Amino acid sequence: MLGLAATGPLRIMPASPLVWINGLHMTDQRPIAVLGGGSFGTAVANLLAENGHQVRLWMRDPEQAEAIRVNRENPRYLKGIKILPAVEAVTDLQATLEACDLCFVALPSSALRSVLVPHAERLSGKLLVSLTKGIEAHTFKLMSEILEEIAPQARIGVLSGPNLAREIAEHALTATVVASEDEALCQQVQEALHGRTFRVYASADRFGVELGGALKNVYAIIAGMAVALGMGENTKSMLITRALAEMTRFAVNQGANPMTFLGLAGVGDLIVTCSSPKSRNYQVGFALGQGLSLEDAVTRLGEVAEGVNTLKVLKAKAHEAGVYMPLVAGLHAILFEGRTLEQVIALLMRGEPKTDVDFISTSGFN
Ligand SMILES: NC(=O)c1ccc[n+]([C@@H]2O[C@H](COP(=O)([O-])OP(=O)(O)OC[C@H]3O[C@@H](n4cnc5c(N)ncnc54)[C@H](O)[C@@H]3O)[C@@H](O)[C@H]2O)c1
Ligand SMILES: O=P(O)(O)OC[C@H](O)CO
Repeated sequence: MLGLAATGPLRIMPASPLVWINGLHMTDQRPIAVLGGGSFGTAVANLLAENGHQVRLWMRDPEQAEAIRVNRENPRYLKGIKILPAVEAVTDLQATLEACDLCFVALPSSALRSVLVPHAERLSGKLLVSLTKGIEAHTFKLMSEILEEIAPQARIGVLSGPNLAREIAEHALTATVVASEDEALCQQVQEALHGRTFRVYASADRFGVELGGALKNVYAIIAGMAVALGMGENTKSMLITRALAEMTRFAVNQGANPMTFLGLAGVGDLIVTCSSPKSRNYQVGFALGQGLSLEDAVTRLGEVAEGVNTLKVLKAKAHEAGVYMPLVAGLHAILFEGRTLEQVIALLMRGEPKTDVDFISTSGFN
């Protein structure tokens, strides 16, 4: 058990066997859990281990866990990256939750609720930080809202930003945002993850940070398509900028702070995901642009591309809320309404002229 010494803000000193929690001086360090053994969960587990933490990387597949234990590599999701000894691949979720207070959740959005509901009681009092960038179908809930619903007694945060898993694992200099109304949680996550190649900024706007991470995936599909079709630099720039306008307009309608979209979790993540062939959403778009069906594009990828599901729910929500989202409507028309790309492009370009930056009304026009 942990020993106590003083009082003060919640704190973990990285790379040390000593822990300060609420200023209480602990004599032992509890491991940190990462739930989800895909590329992002694995990359984050390694970052924590580099900072001196013991990590339980929970995954559902015993063969995958055994492969990590034996080869110290996650060949399906992060081939070629050495997994540090402090990362223990485990398959017992109950034991993992019992052992850890701080839990990063890196499950696909389609699985998060079903994986965690059976363990709801065990989540009480934990610090739960969602790394998942998706929206639940039917409820339109963000992942941290689902966590809050499942575990009302837990402390909740999200981590989001321009964070390609492979680049993080290869130590490309990277920044991210931890967002929560709980300042002490933000501080603890910063201290756990902040390192030589990884900077963690804090934000109190959980909703805006999380929404940005989910929405940008849709536009990355469009950007990948544009590249496969050989479109020029003007086109790519127009797409990214109008995507930012569109997602911000939606966010404002939903009550988010538009300023958050100017930060790492907004425009930062939009830029990386819309410009990098390493993004899975971009890859799906690229395959579509090459003429593959959606089903074939997703199968060829073999990994999570959250943008496909987000597109479906976002189109419906934008319609319901009366928010003008022509790029979302256009992609939806191509993927689910049998429109051709040419038809949609013609419609988008011939649409009535608009004012720039309309979502914050600074154009000077009424
Ligand atoms: N990969 C990245 O660069 C990156 C960066 C930031 C955020 N994210 C987000 O992290 C989340 C996870 O993405 P990823 O890239 O790690 O995915 P991935 O495709 O690399 O791996 C998905 C993982 O989820 C597991 N999984 C699927 N269904 C499951 C279930 N029902 N129960 C338990 N495990 C299940 C798979 O076995 C696999 O280990 C996504 O929401 C993604 O948007 C990913
Ligand atoms: O590979 P993607 O498209 O899921 O994007 C990964 C991250 O969200 C980029 O920040």
